[in-house]
Amino acid sequence: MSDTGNHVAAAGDTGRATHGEPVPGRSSRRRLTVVSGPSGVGKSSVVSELRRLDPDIYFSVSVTTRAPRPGEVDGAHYHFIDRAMFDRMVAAGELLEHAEFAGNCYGTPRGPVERALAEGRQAVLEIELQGARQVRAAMPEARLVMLMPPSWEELVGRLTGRGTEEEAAVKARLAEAERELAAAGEFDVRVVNADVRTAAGQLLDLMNTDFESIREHHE
Ligand SMILES: Nc1ncnc2c1ncn2[C@@H]1O[C@H](COP(=O)(O)OP(=O)(O)OP(=O)(O)O)[C@@H](O)[C@H]1O
Ligand SMILES: Nc1nc2c(ncn2[C@@H]2O[C@H](COP(=O)(O)O)[C@@H](O)[C@H]2O)c(=O)[nH]1
Repeated sequence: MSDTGNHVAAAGDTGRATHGEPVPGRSSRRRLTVVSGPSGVGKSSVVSELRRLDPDIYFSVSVTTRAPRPGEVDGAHYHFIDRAMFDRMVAAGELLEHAEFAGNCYGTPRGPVERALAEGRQAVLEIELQGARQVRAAMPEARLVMLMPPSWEELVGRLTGRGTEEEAAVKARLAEAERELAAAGEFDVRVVNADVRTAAGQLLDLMNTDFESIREHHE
């Protein structure tokens, strides 16, 4: 797997682990945003618009055991790896979080995210619910955003309309979607994706807001 991260420029709140890697401190972890939400809600679409709006943000590239879809590029959309490699990365502590979702494994490579945060950049993870919960436990300062569909019918329409999964996989993803939507209250903020550009703009505004004040406001 290639390393997609940039190299280290130590920040004031950065500690150092035993292997010389930077460890993000509390204030840099506030620059970490998790974008979650049910499969098909439009996370990739919104995140890609966010990338256009602010090219300085670091967008994590996950590892996955899922087969590439037509048009997906290794190292850009995902690092496509086999199960043995995935298990090795988990065992070596190389993943910030990881989960099995609808029959495939996914995880966030730790190093590139930690380096981006240490460099003072905002970082975004586009991940499912179990991973979001792991990030919350490991980095409580991170902001957790759930992207919501305008309605259940619209979600089903988007997922089936995308045409990337067989019927059984769509069913499995919709079963996960019910669980994910039931957990919406665990997130700091919920953003409805009725329109990609509007949702991306709202996400960017949230990322540029002092999040502690939002959290207090919502508690
Ligand atoms: N606001 C929107 N209005 C209409 N269609 C949308 C909107 N946002 C995304 N879509 C469409 O919905 C489908 C699913 O979007 P996308 O692949 O971005 O979802 P996702 O949440 O990243 O899915 P997954 O978690 O399965 O990877 C795509 O065909 C996309 O073009
Ligand atoms: N916990 C994690 N979830 C991830 C990661 N990368 C992607 N995902 C989520 O998995 C599902 C399915 O993705 P798909 O590309 O197969 O449609 C979706 O919710 C993604 O956001 C990750 O590193 N960790």
